[in-house]
Amino acid sequence: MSEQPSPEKILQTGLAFWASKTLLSAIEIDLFTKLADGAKPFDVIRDLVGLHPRSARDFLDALVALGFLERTGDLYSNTIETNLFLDRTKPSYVGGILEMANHRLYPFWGHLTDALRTGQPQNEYRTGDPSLFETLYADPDRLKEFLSAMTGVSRGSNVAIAQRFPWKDYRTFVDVGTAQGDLAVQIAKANPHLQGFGFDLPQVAPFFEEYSTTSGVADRLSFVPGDFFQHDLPKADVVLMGHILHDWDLPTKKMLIAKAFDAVPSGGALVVYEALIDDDRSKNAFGLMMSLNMLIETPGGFDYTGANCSGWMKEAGFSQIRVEHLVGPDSMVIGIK
Ligand SMILES: C[S@@+](CC[C@H](N)C(=O)[O-])C[C@H]1O[C@@H](n2cnc3c(N)ncnc32)[C@H](O)[C@@H]1O
Repeated sequence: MSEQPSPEKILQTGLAFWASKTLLSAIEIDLFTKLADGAKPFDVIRDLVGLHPRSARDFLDALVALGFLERTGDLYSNTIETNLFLDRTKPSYVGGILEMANHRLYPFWGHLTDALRTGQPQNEYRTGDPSLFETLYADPDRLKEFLSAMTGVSRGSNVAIAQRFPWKDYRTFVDVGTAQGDLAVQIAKANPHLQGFGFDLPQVAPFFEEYSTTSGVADRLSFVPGDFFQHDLPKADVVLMGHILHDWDLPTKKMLIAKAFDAVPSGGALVVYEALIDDDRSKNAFGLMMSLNMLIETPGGFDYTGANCSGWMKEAGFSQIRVEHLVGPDSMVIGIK
């Protein structure tokens, strides 16, 4: 007997923003950080994070029901996951991307329908600001939030690339658009024979340097300031681009791949990674919605399939091109010169 159709999935997805915003607000008021030193009674938490009596019980119990807090009697505590990943004092904190989601993406996505109709970004562009990166880079607090958000979202794939790429065949690498430098740090930690460069806009330098120093690999990593629209990429055996190509239109994507080709020696490699869309464009919902996020955040950016990227890399001269899954929605495309 076939199952009766149910509206459950439709309703759950349609109202998924309730759960999303409940979690984002808990991060915004630092709830998980304040509970990191142990369980606390309801009254203490209410005062600690400044909740109105009308909201407090429903908010905390909603977080219990969603699986982000535990409650025993009147005591609330973090779960193992929220204690590890949402206490901002721990190096394992991944909330940077969620802080950015709360401040930027949540309000911007409210204008998705406008973006779908007009093809126009819905971030600061709406008020006439020239570019995502210029806006971020004008404000050190926003820049820091953005750079650490990138670390949070990229960490799993960075570790996978550090472990799985055949690094023993190479001696140097450059991570283009390195942000805080987590990919470079993970590669350097897992491969003590390598020297690496992080290439990014000059304003990123202090954040990269602080991060590589606290990670204990600063002796093998250096920051190269530059603008990939104006400058060649630093020469290295392997060029990496994580979440770079999806920010830009097709001519820029191809220009960056061509610059990577010029930067590596014969036998050198380009590694591109993102939430690559599956070739059938029907399974990787995260990758497809990431592309909608690029519609909202950039004038020409879009995500793409492994087959798309392989084609552009072949056109630039790379061969032995292969696509490998990393973690979650992410995959990498590797090409050899
Ligand atoms: C989406 S982030 C990706 C960060 C990191 N690769 C990751 O995957 O987590 C894009 C990066 O490209 C850098 N970027 C943007 N425009 C650039 C330019 N013209 N030249 C060099 N880097 C640039 C930004 O500063 C930012 O660090």
